[in-house]
Amino acid sequence: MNPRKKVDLKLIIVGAIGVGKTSLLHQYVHKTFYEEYQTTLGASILSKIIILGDTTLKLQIWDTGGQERFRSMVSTFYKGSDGCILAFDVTDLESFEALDIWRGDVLAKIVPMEQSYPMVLLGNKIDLADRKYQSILENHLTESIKLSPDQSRSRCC
Ligand SMILES: Nc1nc2c(ncn2[C@@H]2O[C@H](COP(=O)(O)OP(=O)(O)OP(=O)(O)O)[C@@H](O)[C@H]2O)c(=O)[nH]1
Ligand SMILES: [Mg+2]
Repeated sequence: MNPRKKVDLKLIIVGAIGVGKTSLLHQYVHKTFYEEYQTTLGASILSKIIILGDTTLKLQIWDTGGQERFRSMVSTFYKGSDGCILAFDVTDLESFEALDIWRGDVLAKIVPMEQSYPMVLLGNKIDLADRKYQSILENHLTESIKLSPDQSRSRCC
C-alpha cells in the first residue's frame, strides 16, 4: 500500500480591519466563534491537517491584522505563501474596495512570481447582509471583473 503523500501549504488571509478574518479561521480550525472583538496585532498562525484523497495536507494559515499601521509589517509574511484569501465584510463596501490594495500588496511580495498563485475572494458576515448590500456588491464585483481581467492573476470564487 502506498504511504500517504504529505504536502505543506502556507496560506494567508488578508483584508480590512474587523471583517472577521480571525473569527473565520478560529471557527474553521477550532470550531469556536468569538463574539468579542480583539484586533490581531501583526499576525498569528493557525494549523490544520486535512486529508484529501491519498494526500495529507498540513495547512499553516497566517492570520494577519487589518489595521493600517500593520500593513507594511504584515506584508513581510506574504513571502513563500502558496495561496491567499482576500476577505471582506459584505455589509461594508469600503472593505470590499480596499481589496485592490491588499491584493496589490500580496502580488508585490510573493517572489519569485509563481505562474499560478491562487487567490480566493471571501465575503464574510453574510448573516448581516440584506438584499441592498447584495446587489451593490454584485454590481461592484461584476464591474471589477470586467475592468481588470488581465491585471489579475487571481480567480474569484
Ligand atoms: N455577525 C457576524 N459577526 C462576525 C462574523 N465574523 C466576525 N464577526 C464579528 O466581527 C468582529 C471582528 O471580527 P475579527 O475576526 O476579530 O475581525 P478581523 O478581521 O480579524 O479584525 P482585525 O484582526 O482587526 O483585522 C468580532 O466582533 C466578531 O465577532 C460573522 O460572520 N457575522
Ligand atoms: Mg484578526
